[in-house]
This record gives sequence, C-alpha cells and structure tokens, in this order.
Amino acid sequence: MNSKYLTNFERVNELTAELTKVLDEVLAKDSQEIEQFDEIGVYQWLRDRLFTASTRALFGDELLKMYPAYCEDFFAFDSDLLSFFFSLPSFMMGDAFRRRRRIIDELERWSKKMHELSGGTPIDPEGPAWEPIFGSRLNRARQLDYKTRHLTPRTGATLDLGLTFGLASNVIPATGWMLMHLLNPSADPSILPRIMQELHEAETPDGSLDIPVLVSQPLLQSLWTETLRLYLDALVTRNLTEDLLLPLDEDGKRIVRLRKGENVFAPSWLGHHDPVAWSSPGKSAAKEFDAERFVVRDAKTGRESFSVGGTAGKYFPFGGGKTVCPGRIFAKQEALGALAMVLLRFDFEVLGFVDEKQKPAEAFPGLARAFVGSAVVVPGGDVRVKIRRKQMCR
Ligand code: HEM
Repeated sequence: MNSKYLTNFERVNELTAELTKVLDEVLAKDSQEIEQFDEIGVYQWLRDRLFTASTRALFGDELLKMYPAYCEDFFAFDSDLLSFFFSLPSFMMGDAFRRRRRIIDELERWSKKMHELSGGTPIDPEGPAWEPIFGSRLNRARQLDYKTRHLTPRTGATLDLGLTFGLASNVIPATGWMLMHLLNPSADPSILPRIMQELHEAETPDGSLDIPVLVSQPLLQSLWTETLRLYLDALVTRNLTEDLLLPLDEDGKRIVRLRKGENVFAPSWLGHHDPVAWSSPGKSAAKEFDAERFVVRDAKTGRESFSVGGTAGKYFPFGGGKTVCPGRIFAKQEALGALAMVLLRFDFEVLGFVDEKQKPAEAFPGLARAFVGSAVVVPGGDVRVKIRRKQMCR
C-alpha cells in the first residue's frame, strides 16, 4: 500500500498539492489577522498551521472539525510517547494515559462517523485524489484494508494515531528548526537571501510553487539534510531472524556475534554527530548547525550543487532496507513546501528568544528534554517574532 500511495511520485505530488492548497487557505486567513498580534512564538505558530494542513490533506476535512484539540493533544502525546515503553503504572503518568485514551476515543468516533457518511465503505482509493470525508487515497486505502483484515474500529483508531505520528512528529519540528535557523540574527547573513533566491526560482507565474524545482535547489536541500542530521534522534531497530557476525573494522579483525532473536539498535545520533565523520575543511564542527554543509561549489564555474557524498553509514535519517521510511519523499516536499509558503508570504522581525517555560532567554533555543530515540527533537523554547504580510502578497 505504501509503494502504491506514498512512495509513488505521482501520488506524493497529489498529497503535496492538497497540503499546499490547505496551507495556502490557512495562511491566507492569517494574512488578514496576523498583524493584530504584537509578538508570537514562530515555532508554535508554524506547528499548529502545518498540523492543520497535513492532517486535512491526509485524513480529510472532518477530523479537525470533530476534534479541534487534536493538535494540542497529539503533541502532548508525542512528548509522552517513550514513557509508555518503560511500563510505568498508570497512576505515575495518569495524564499521559488519559490523553492517549482520549485521542483513540476521538479517532474512533471520527472513523465511525466517516464510515456512516460514506455509506459504510470509503470511496475507492482509485477514484478522486482527495475527497472531504476520508481525504487522501492513502487514508482510504488504509481504511479499506482495516475492513478487509476485520480490525475493530478501535484498532483502526490506534493505527490512525500511528500514521499521525509518521505524518507530524518529525516533519513539523524539522520545518520549525529550519525556519528558526534562517531567522536567527546570529546566523550567516548571506544564507536567508540565497534561500529566498532559490524560493523565487521555484515560483510559477501564477504564484504557486513548482515542487520538483523547489526540492532540487542545492541550498534548500542542504538546509533540510543538515536539519535532520543535527536534530534527528532515531533508533533504527531490527530483531534478528538469524545469527549475525558483524565486522567492527574495515579489515574484519574485530567481529561481534549477534544472536537470533536479539534486538539491534542503530542510533542515528552517534553517526550524525560523529566529530570525525563531519570534520571537513570549510565546514562547521559536527555539533554546530551549518546550512551549507552539503553544498559543493565547483571551483571553475562557481556553480553550486547538493551532495551527501562520503556520508554512507553515518547519515541515515530514514532508516534503510525494506522498512526504509515510506514517507521520506512526501516529508521533504511537505517541509520545503511549507517553508517556502511561509517565507514568500510573510516578513519576520525577530524580537528575542524564550526557553521551554516561555521565559525570556539569551540564546537560540536548544533541545527540549526528551528520551533517546525521540525522532526529531522538538525545540526547547521558541523565537519570538512580529509577523507582517509581504506587500506583494496575493
Ligand atoms: C523528517 C521526516 C521523517 C523522518 C525523519 C522519518 C523517519 C523514519 C524512520 C527512521 C523510520 C524507520 C525506518 C527503518 O526501520 O528502517 C520510519 C518509518 C516509517 N515512516 Fe517515517 N519519517 C519521516 C516522515 C514520515 C512521513 C511524512 C510519513 C507518512 C506520511 C512516514 C511514515 C512512516 C511509516 C508508515 C513507517 C513504517 C515503515 C515500515 O515499518 O514498513 N514517515 N520513518
């Protein structure tokens, strides 16, 4: 199903088209209202808008109408998520258990209502690219699959929560980090104008975005890749189906024997932050954000291109092999599309930083407290901005 509806380019383009359409509506509403706010946290602002656009594109129009608090509940669930793996009793994390139950209750209520509205069976995924009740082809195919497998509506609801996790928990904070770094007053001042230049090159005469051009721009790709390098903390996990001899060095002198049935974890954090792997002349140290880390300049022509050459085995934000993330193509389109729409529509005046408790802070936000393996770590704070719509905006 993923290869048919999530990794197939034509289908991804449909999803992105729906997402950018909804985000355009949401931002158009903001264009009318935003200037009455003196100051807002840019991450919080972006997070809520991107959650609305991506859930509507995937799940249809009704979900957020029936459950307007889904965004708030989801991100609180997202930060509780790994606590559930420690099997703590419910009295020690009562809010987290209650919240998870509420989300699943609401998703179940939504799914039953949507089945009723569609006459018992979701509209054929091979029909329209999107329809308001169940949304995308992918969601309709999943809902039909739940039926074929005789899953209860409650089990379906838990899988829908899982898909929301795939959809929102990485892309949204990653987009937030990109935007915050571009606005950071201490960043290299040449970066934002060059990014704007690349965004303008991807604009079509009618003001929409040419997504294939957008996602091929060298500096934008480098910005996205660097964000996932620095902020993603994924534990890529495998359960061994047979014994494995794993060489630990190039000449195979040191070998570790792993036994069938054991779990093996590949933490992205180690490879992504390895000071040796990421120490190239002219690039910042591994622990620093360098928007241009993956840009290569041709010495003769000065032409820039994007390259992840030499990072094999050190950089694997989407895992690998048979279970490599099926959402990776959509994720990049979603993140760069949203970044482009926001930067092309609004100007941002940075007023300062706040910490995790929203108290004024001296420095650019660091990482929120999180367990190892929390995927893209959310910002432990925000950048306070005044937003104005651009004069040329439609
Ligand atoms: C920056 C964004 C994202 C990152 C960093 C990310 C990362 C990952 C990683 C590390 C895995 C495990 C891969 C493995 O075991 O080899 C995974 C699996 C998965 N992701 Fe993503 N993901 C992102 C966005 C998305 C999006 C947007 C969707 C869906 C719309 C999605 C859906 C999934 C699904 C369904 C799986 C499970 C695949 C399977 O087990 O067969 N992901 N993702």
